[in-house]
Amino acid sequence: MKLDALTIFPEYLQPLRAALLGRAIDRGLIEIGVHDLRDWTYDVHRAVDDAPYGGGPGMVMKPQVWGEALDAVCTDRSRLIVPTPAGRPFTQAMAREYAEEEHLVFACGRYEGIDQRVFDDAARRMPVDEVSIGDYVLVGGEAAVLVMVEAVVRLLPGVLGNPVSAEQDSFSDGLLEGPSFTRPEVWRDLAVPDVLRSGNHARIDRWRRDQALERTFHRRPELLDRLADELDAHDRAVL
Ligand SMILES: N#Cc1c(-c2ccc3ccn(Cc4ccc(CN5CCOCC5)cc4)c3c2)n[nH]c1N
Repeated sequence: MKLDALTIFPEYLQPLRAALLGRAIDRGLIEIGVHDLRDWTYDVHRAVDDAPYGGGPGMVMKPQVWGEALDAVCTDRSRLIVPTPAGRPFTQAMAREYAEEEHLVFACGRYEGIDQRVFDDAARRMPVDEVSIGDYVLVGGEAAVLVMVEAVVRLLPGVLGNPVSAEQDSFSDGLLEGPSFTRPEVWRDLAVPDVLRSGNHARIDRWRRDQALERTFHRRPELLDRLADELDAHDRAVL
């Protein structure tokens, strides 16, 4: 998979070359290109923004610069992903969908966002997704790109040391992850639950699902609504 990101702060995306992602690059599993949007400016000030039509706070990113940058980076095999507070919520299902793509291009906006015509024009040639990573307001799209790239790349074959964990992701079965424990058996008078040391894997699996159900009920009850018809009698008794 090839991933490209366009930004006015390329240094912000250097973490894409660290740790797990860096090892995936070194092993040839992915290619990551980070491009400075100002490389497609031609004025002395290298301007990328201008005042919004219709008034309003802040500045909007100019369509000409973005248009030329996307023309240079995108191909007919690209999918354009645009982080924005006004986007569709980014989910594990979208991460799995993106992991099947050949070429992902991320457009990192700043200021109050990017002129909408950039996406309308790009949509003439490729899929364009305007996506939000959560209901809070950031200063730009770069942090969202770090989140989405990590969520996508970890799903690619060979990237995770333990591929089963990607399939067993808590969001994959619709529930939150339950608690985890490791040695020592007792720490600051707090003991590991006996069931986890029982060696009875049927009991352990049941206990873990019960913990996941309870945690989901208390922290994300709306996730249970979607699972209603998948819960068995025991699950319902736990809730
Ligand atoms: N993904 C993602 C993001 C982003 C995100 C992503 C990309 C850009 C590019 C610029 N910004 C800053 C910016 C701030 C304020 C505003 C105005 N609106 C905000 C909401 O209330 C109305 C007014 C617009 C843009 C970005 C923010 N924020 N939160 C997410 N989950």
